Amino acid sequence: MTDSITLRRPDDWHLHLRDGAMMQGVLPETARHFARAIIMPNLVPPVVTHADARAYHARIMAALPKGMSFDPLMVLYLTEGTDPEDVAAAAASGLVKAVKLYPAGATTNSNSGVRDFDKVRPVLEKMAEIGLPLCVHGEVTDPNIDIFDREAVFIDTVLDPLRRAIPGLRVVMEHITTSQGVDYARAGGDDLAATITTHHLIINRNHILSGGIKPHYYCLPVAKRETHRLALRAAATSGDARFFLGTDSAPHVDAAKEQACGCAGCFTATNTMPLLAHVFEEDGALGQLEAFTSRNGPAFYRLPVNEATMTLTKGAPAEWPDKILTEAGPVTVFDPGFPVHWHVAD
Ligand SMILES: NC(=O)N[C@@H](CC(=O)O)C(=O)O
Ligand SMILES: [Zn+2]
Ligand SMILES: [Zn+2]
Repeated sequence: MTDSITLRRPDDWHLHLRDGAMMQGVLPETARHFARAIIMPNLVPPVVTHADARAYHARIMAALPKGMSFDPLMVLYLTEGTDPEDVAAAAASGLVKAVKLYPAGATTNSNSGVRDFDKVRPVLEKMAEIGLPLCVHGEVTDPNIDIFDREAVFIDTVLDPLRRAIPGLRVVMEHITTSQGVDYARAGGDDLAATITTHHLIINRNHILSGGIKPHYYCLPVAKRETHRLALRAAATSGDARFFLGTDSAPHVDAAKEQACGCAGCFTATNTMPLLAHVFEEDGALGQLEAFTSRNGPAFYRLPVNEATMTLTKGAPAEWPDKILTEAGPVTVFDPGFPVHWHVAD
Protein backbone atom coordinates (compact mmCIF):
# COMPACT_ATOMS: atom_id res chain seq x y z
CA MET A 1 0.00 0.00 0.00
CA THR A 2 1.34 3.39 -0.99
CA ASP A 3 1.34 5.77 1.96
CA SER A 4 3.44 8.60 0.58
CA ILE A 5 3.63 10.35 -2.76
CA THR A 6 5.82 13.21 -3.93
CA LEU A 7 4.80 15.48 -6.79
CA ARG A 8 5.90 18.70 -8.38
CA ARG A 9 4.24 21.50 -6.45
CA PRO A 10 0.69 21.89 -7.82
CA ASP A 11 -0.99 24.86 -9.48
CA ASP A 12 -4.65 25.83 -9.52
CA TRP A 13 -5.83 26.74 -13.02
CA HIS A 14 -9.14 28.30 -11.88
CA LEU A 15 -9.36 30.23 -8.62
CA HIS A 16 -11.50 33.00 -7.12
CA LEU A 17 -9.53 35.13 -4.68
CA ARG A 18 -12.04 38.02 -4.51
CA ASP A 19 -10.67 41.27 -3.04
CA GLY A 20 -10.22 43.18 0.21
CA ALA A 21 -10.96 41.39 3.49
CA MET A 22 -12.15 38.21 1.79
CA MET A 23 -8.96 37.94 -0.27
CA GLN A 24 -6.87 38.58 2.83
CA GLY A 25 -8.60 35.65 4.52
CA VAL A 26 -8.56 33.09 1.71
CA LEU A 27 -5.25 33.80 -0.06
CA PRO A 28 -3.11 31.87 2.48
CA GLU A 29 -5.36 28.83 2.01
CA THR A 30 -4.25 28.63 -1.63
CA ALA A 31 -0.67 29.90 -1.26
CA ARG A 32 0.06 27.24 1.39
CA HIS A 33 -0.15 24.47 -1.23
CA PHE A 34 -0.20 25.98 -4.72
CA ALA A 35 2.68 27.72 -6.47
CA ARG A 36 0.52 29.52 -9.03
CA ALA A 37 -3.12 30.06 -9.83
CA ILE A 38 -5.17 31.43 -12.69
CA ILE A 39 -7.01 34.27 -10.95
CA MET A 40 -10.60 34.73 -12.01
CA PRO A 41 -11.49 38.34 -12.87
CA ASN A 42 -15.17 38.42 -11.80
CA LEU A 43 -14.77 41.15 -9.21
CA VAL A 44 -17.24 44.01 -8.90
CA PRO A 45 -16.30 45.89 -11.05
CA PRO A 46 -14.53 43.23 -13.13
CA VAL A 47 -10.85 43.08 -14.09
CA VAL A 48 -11.20 44.22 -17.70
CA THR A 49 -8.06 46.06 -18.77
CA HIS A 50 -4.32 45.57 -18.54
CA ALA A 51 -4.28 48.38 -15.96
CA ASP A 52 -7.01 46.66 -13.91
CA ALA A 53 -5.00 43.42 -13.92
CA ARG A 54 -1.82 45.23 -12.88
CA ALA A 55 -3.63 46.88 -9.95
CA TYR A 56 -5.31 43.61 -8.87
CA HIS A 57 -1.99 41.76 -9.08
CA ALA A 58 -0.45 44.39 -6.78
CA ARG A 59 -3.30 44.00 -4.27
CA ILE A 60 -2.84 40.22 -4.25
CA MET A 61 0.90 40.50 -3.65
CA ALA A 62 0.28 43.03 -0.88
CA ALA A 63 -2.15 40.62 0.81
CA LEU A 64 0.28 37.69 0.72
CA PRO A 65 1.58 36.91 4.22
CA LYS A 66 5.33 37.34 4.71
CA GLY A 67 7.26 34.14 4.08
CA MET A 68 4.73 32.72 1.61
CA SER A 69 5.44 32.61 -2.10
CA PHE A 70 2.71 32.63 -4.71
CA ASP A 71 2.52 33.64 -8.35
CA PRO A 72 -0.92 34.92 -9.40
CA LEU A 73 -1.52 34.43 -13.14
CA MET A 74 -3.81 37.24 -14.18
CA VAL A 75 -6.86 36.98 -16.43
CA LEU A 76 -8.87 39.67 -18.18
CA TYR A 77 -12.66 39.63 -18.14
CA LEU A 78 -13.94 39.76 -21.72
CA THR A 79 -16.54 42.46 -22.32
CA GLU A 80 -18.10 43.70 -25.53
CA GLY A 81 -15.89 46.79 -25.15
CA THR A 82 -12.57 44.96 -24.69
CA ASP A 83 -9.80 46.44 -26.85
CA PRO A 84 -7.76 43.81 -28.75
CA GLU A 85 -4.62 45.96 -28.52
CA ASP A 86 -4.93 46.27 -24.73
CA VAL A 87 -5.24 42.47 -24.50
CA ALA A 88 -2.21 41.99 -26.73
CA ALA A 89 -0.16 44.43 -24.64
CA ALA A 90 -1.23 42.72 -21.40
CA ALA A 91 -0.16 39.34 -22.79
CA ALA A 92 3.10 40.69 -24.19
CA SER A 93 4.01 42.15 -20.80
CA GLY A 94 3.81 38.64 -19.34
CA LEU A 95 1.29 39.66 -16.68
CA VAL A 96 -1.86 38.28 -18.29
CA LYS A 97 -2.08 34.60 -19.15
CA ALA A 98 -5.68 34.28 -20.38
CA VAL A 99 -8.97 36.03 -21.09
CA LYS A 100 -12.21 34.83 -19.51
CA LEU A 101 -15.50 34.53 -21.32
CA TYR A 102 -18.61 34.74 -19.17
CA PRO A 103 -21.86 34.55 -21.11
CA ALA A 104 -23.79 37.48 -19.58
CA GLY A 105 -25.90 36.24 -16.69
CA ALA A 106 -24.40 32.73 -16.52
CA THR A 107 -22.89 32.93 -13.04
CA THR A 108 -21.68 35.11 -10.15
CA ASN A 109 -20.81 38.64 -11.32
CA SER A 110 -21.23 37.87 -15.01
CA ASN A 111 -23.41 40.85 -15.92
CA SER A 112 -20.59 42.57 -17.79
CA GLY A 113 -20.08 39.43 -19.89
CA VAL A 114 -20.76 38.77 -23.54
CA ARG A 115 -24.22 38.94 -25.16
CA ASP A 116 -23.28 39.49 -28.80
CA PHE A 117 -20.36 37.34 -29.95
CA ASP A 118 -19.84 39.43 -33.10
CA LYS A 119 -18.71 42.28 -30.85
CA VAL A 120 -15.81 40.27 -29.40
CA ARG A 121 -14.67 38.68 -32.65
CA PRO A 122 -11.72 41.09 -33.17
CA VAL A 123 -10.42 40.28 -29.65
CA LEU A 124 -10.75 36.55 -30.21
CA GLU A 125 -8.98 36.80 -33.56
CA LYS A 126 -6.13 38.70 -31.91
CA MET A 127 -5.94 36.02 -29.19
CA ALA A 128 -5.78 33.25 -31.80
CA GLU A 129 -2.96 35.14 -33.51
CA ILE A 130 -0.88 35.51 -30.33
CA GLY A 131 -1.83 32.14 -28.77
CA LEU A 132 -3.49 33.60 -25.66
CA PRO A 133 -5.98 31.12 -24.17
CA LEU A 134 -9.68 31.88 -23.75
CA CYS A 135 -11.10 30.42 -20.53
CA VAL A 136 -14.80 29.73 -20.94
CA HIS A 137 -17.65 29.42 -18.46
CA GLY A 138 -19.59 27.02 -20.66
CA GLU A 139 -23.27 27.35 -19.90
CA VAL A 140 -26.05 28.87 -21.98
CA THR A 141 -28.14 31.47 -20.20
CA ASP A 142 -31.49 30.84 -21.90
CA PRO A 143 -33.96 30.45 -19.01
CA ASN A 144 -35.89 27.93 -21.13
CA ILE A 145 -32.96 25.50 -21.11
CA ASP A 146 -32.98 23.17 -18.12
CA ILE A 147 -30.13 24.05 -15.75
CA PHE A 148 -28.79 20.48 -15.93
CA ASP A 149 -28.55 20.74 -19.75
CA ARG A 150 -26.93 24.15 -20.00
CA GLU A 151 -23.36 22.89 -20.40
CA ALA A 152 -24.15 20.35 -23.11
CA VAL A 153 -26.28 22.86 -25.02
CA PHE A 154 -23.51 25.46 -24.74
CA ILE A 155 -21.00 23.09 -26.32
CA ASP A 156 -23.25 22.44 -29.33
CA THR A 157 -24.69 25.90 -29.86
CA VAL A 158 -21.94 28.27 -28.73
CA LEU A 159 -18.54 26.66 -28.16
CA ASP A 160 -18.28 24.49 -31.23
CA PRO A 161 -19.48 27.24 -33.64
CA LEU A 162 -17.11 29.71 -31.92
CA ARG A 163 -14.09 27.43 -32.32
CA ARG A 164 -14.96 26.83 -35.98
CA ALA A 165 -15.36 30.58 -36.56
CA ILE A 166 -11.98 31.44 -35.00
CA PRO A 167 -9.54 28.72 -36.07
CA GLY A 168 -6.47 28.50 -33.87
CA LEU A 169 -8.19 30.02 -30.82
CA ARG A 170 -6.83 28.20 -27.77
CA VAL A 171 -9.69 27.36 -25.38
CA VAL A 172 -9.96 26.05 -21.83
CA MET A 173 -13.39 24.66 -21.00
CA GLU A 174 -13.60 25.68 -17.36
CA HIS A 175 -15.04 23.45 -14.66
CA ILE A 176 -16.60 20.81 -16.91
CA THR A 177 -19.37 18.82 -15.24
CA THR A 178 -20.69 16.45 -17.91
CA SER A 179 -19.69 13.48 -20.02
CA GLN A 180 -20.45 15.69 -23.04
CA GLY A 181 -17.81 18.12 -21.78
CA VAL A 182 -15.30 15.30 -21.35
CA ASP A 183 -16.04 13.90 -24.81
CA TYR A 184 -15.78 17.30 -26.48
CA ALA A 185 -12.46 18.08 -24.80
CA ARG A 186 -11.10 14.66 -25.78
CA ALA A 187 -12.11 15.16 -29.39
CA GLY A 188 -10.21 18.45 -29.65
CA GLY A 189 -6.65 19.02 -30.71
CA ASP A 190 -3.87 20.63 -28.71
CA ASP A 191 -5.74 23.94 -28.84
CA LEU A 192 -8.39 22.61 -26.43
CA ALA A 193 -8.23 21.67 -22.73
CA ALA A 194 -10.59 21.42 -19.78
CA THR A 195 -10.31 22.09 -16.08
CA ILE A 196 -12.07 19.89 -13.54
CA THR A 197 -12.85 20.94 -9.96
CA THR A 198 -12.24 18.95 -6.81
CA HIS A 199 -15.88 19.01 -5.77
CA HIS A 200 -17.23 17.77 -9.11
CA LEU A 201 -15.06 14.65 -8.68
CA ILE A 202 -16.77 14.03 -5.33
CA ILE A 203 -20.41 15.10 -5.40
CA ASN A 204 -23.32 14.49 -7.73
CA ARG A 205 -26.67 16.25 -7.65
CA ASN A 206 -28.05 13.94 -4.98
CA HIS A 207 -25.53 15.37 -2.56
CA ILE A 208 -27.07 18.81 -3.06
CA LEU A 209 -30.72 17.85 -2.94
CA SER A 210 -31.28 14.53 -1.20
CA GLY A 211 -32.00 14.48 2.53
CA GLY A 212 -32.27 18.27 2.77
CA ILE A 213 -30.84 21.07 0.66
CA LYS A 214 -27.08 21.63 1.11
CA PRO A 215 -26.19 25.18 0.17
CA HIS A 216 -22.46 24.54 0.49
CA TYR A 217 -22.67 21.97 -2.34
CA TYR A 218 -24.37 24.45 -4.67
CA CYS A 219 -22.10 25.83 -7.36
CA LEU A 220 -22.24 26.58 -11.05
CA PRO A 221 -22.23 24.65 -13.22
CA VAL A 222 -24.39 22.65 -10.82
CA ALA A 223 -23.25 19.08 -10.13
CA LYS A 224 -24.95 16.59 -12.46
CA ARG A 225 -26.02 12.95 -12.13
CA GLU A 226 -23.64 10.18 -11.09
CA THR A 227 -22.78 9.02 -14.63
CA HIS A 228 -21.30 12.45 -15.29
CA ARG A 229 -19.27 12.44 -12.09
CA LEU A 230 -17.82 9.08 -13.11
CA ALA A 231 -16.91 10.46 -16.55
CA LEU A 232 -15.10 13.36 -14.84
CA ARG A 233 -13.25 10.94 -12.56
CA ALA A 234 -12.15 8.84 -15.53
CA ALA A 235 -10.91 11.93 -17.38
CA ALA A 236 -9.07 13.44 -14.41
CA THR A 237 -7.35 10.20 -13.43
CA SER A 238 -6.47 9.18 -17.00
CA GLY A 239 -3.33 11.29 -17.24
CA ASP A 240 -4.66 12.74 -20.55
CA ALA A 241 -2.86 16.07 -20.95
CA ARG A 242 -6.05 17.92 -21.87
CA PHE A 243 -7.47 17.63 -18.34
CA PHE A 244 -6.07 19.50 -15.36
CA LEU A 245 -7.06 20.88 -11.97
CA GLY A 246 -8.98 24.12 -11.69
CA THR A 247 -10.49 24.08 -8.21
CA ASP A 248 -12.95 26.90 -8.89
CA SER A 249 -12.61 27.48 -5.16
CA ALA A 250 -15.19 30.26 -4.86
CA PRO A 251 -15.57 31.73 -1.37
CA HIS A 252 -18.82 33.31 -0.27
CA VAL A 253 -19.50 34.16 3.36
CA ASP A 254 -21.90 31.74 5.05
CA ALA A 255 -24.61 34.39 5.26
CA ALA A 256 -24.61 34.63 1.46
CA LYS A 257 -24.78 30.84 1.00
CA GLU A 258 -27.27 30.01 3.75
CA GLN A 259 -30.28 32.03 2.69
CA ALA A 260 -33.42 31.86 0.56
CA CYS A 261 -31.46 32.73 -2.59
CA GLY A 262 -27.95 31.47 -1.90
CA CYS A 263 -24.80 32.21 -3.91
CA ALA A 264 -23.13 29.58 -6.09
CA GLY A 265 -19.64 28.41 -5.19
CA CYS A 266 -17.76 25.73 -3.22
CA PHE A 267 -14.68 26.63 -1.19
CA THR A 268 -12.02 23.94 -1.61
CA ALA A 269 -8.70 25.82 -1.42
CA THR A 270 -7.98 24.47 2.07
CA ASN A 271 -8.39 20.74 1.48
CA THR A 272 -8.12 20.14 -2.26
CA MET A 273 -4.80 18.27 -2.21
CA PRO A 274 -5.80 15.72 0.48
CA LEU A 275 -9.16 15.24 -1.25
CA LEU A 276 -7.53 14.64 -4.63
CA ALA A 277 -5.07 12.15 -3.17
CA HIS A 278 -8.07 10.29 -1.72
CA VAL A 279 -9.94 10.36 -5.04
CA PHE A 280 -6.97 9.25 -7.13
CA GLU A 281 -6.07 6.49 -4.69
CA GLU A 282 -9.66 5.26 -4.69
CA ASP A 283 -9.46 4.98 -8.49
CA GLY A 284 -6.06 3.26 -8.40
CA ALA A 285 -4.51 6.26 -10.10
CA LEU A 286 -2.20 7.94 -7.58
CA GLY A 287 0.47 7.77 -10.25
CA GLN A 288 -1.57 10.20 -12.40
CA LEU A 289 -2.14 12.79 -9.67
CA GLU A 290 0.96 14.78 -10.62
CA ALA A 291 -0.14 15.02 -14.25
CA PHE A 292 -3.51 16.42 -13.17
CA THR A 293 -2.30 18.90 -10.55
CA SER A 294 1.20 19.83 -11.66
CA ARG A 295 2.08 18.94 -15.26
CA ASN A 296 -0.83 19.17 -17.69
CA GLY A 297 -1.77 22.74 -16.77
CA PRO A 298 1.71 24.25 -17.29
CA ALA A 299 2.01 22.32 -20.55
CA PHE A 300 -1.18 23.87 -21.92
CA TYR A 301 -0.30 27.36 -20.67
CA ARG A 302 3.24 26.96 -22.03
CA LEU A 303 4.83 27.55 -18.65
CA PRO A 304 7.53 25.53 -16.89
CA VAL A 305 6.61 22.91 -14.32
CA ASN A 306 7.30 24.05 -10.74
CA GLU A 307 10.75 23.19 -9.41
CA ALA A 308 9.58 22.64 -5.83
CA THR A 309 7.83 19.45 -4.76
CA MET A 310 5.02 18.49 -2.39
CA THR A 311 4.76 15.27 -0.42
CA LEU A 312 1.44 13.80 0.63
CA THR A 313 1.37 11.11 3.30
CA LYS A 314 -1.36 8.78 4.45
CA GLY A 315 -2.11 8.35 8.13
CA ALA A 316 -4.63 9.42 10.76
CA PRO A 317 -7.90 11.04 9.65
CA ALA A 318 -7.08 14.43 8.16
CA GLU A 319 -8.41 17.50 9.91
CA TRP A 320 -9.03 20.96 8.58
CA PRO A 321 -11.08 23.85 9.92
CA ASP A 322 -14.84 23.71 9.23
CA LYS A 323 -14.69 27.40 8.38
CA ILE A 324 -12.10 29.99 7.46
CA LEU A 325 -12.78 33.05 9.59
CA THR A 326 -12.16 36.02 7.31
CA GLU A 327 -12.71 39.65 8.25
CA ALA A 328 -15.54 39.59 5.70
CA GLY A 329 -17.21 36.73 7.59
CA PRO A 330 -16.90 32.95 7.93
CA VAL A 331 -16.43 30.80 4.80
CA THR A 332 -17.35 27.12 5.07
CA VAL A 333 -14.72 24.69 3.80
CA PHE A 334 -16.02 21.97 1.44
CA ASP A 335 -16.95 18.84 3.39
CA PRO A 336 -16.56 15.69 1.27
CA GLY A 337 -18.80 13.74 3.66
CA PHE A 338 -16.26 10.93 4.21
CA PRO A 339 -13.04 10.64 6.19
CA VAL A 340 -9.82 11.52 4.38
CA HIS A 341 -6.45 10.17 5.48
CA TRP A 342 -4.09 12.11 3.24
CA HIS A 343 -2.03 15.00 4.56
CA VAL A 344 0.23 17.52 2.91
CA ALA A 345 3.61 17.09 4.62
CA ASP A 346 5.29 20.26 5.89
N1 LIG B 1 -18.49 28.43 -9.62
C1 LIG B 1 -19.36 29.11 -8.91
O1 LIG B 1 -20.36 28.53 -8.48
N2 LIG B 1 -19.18 30.42 -8.61
C2 LIG B 1 -18.13 31.26 -9.09
C3 LIG B 1 -18.32 31.70 -10.50
C4 LIG B 1 -18.00 30.66 -11.54
O2 LIG B 1 -16.90 30.12 -11.57
O3 LIG B 1 -18.85 30.37 -12.38
C5 LIG B 1 -18.06 32.49 -8.17
O4 LIG B 1 -17.41 33.49 -8.55
O5 LIG B 1 -18.64 32.45 -7.09
ZN1 LIG C 1 -17.69 29.62 -13.98
ZN1 LIG D 1 -15.10 29.98 -11.15
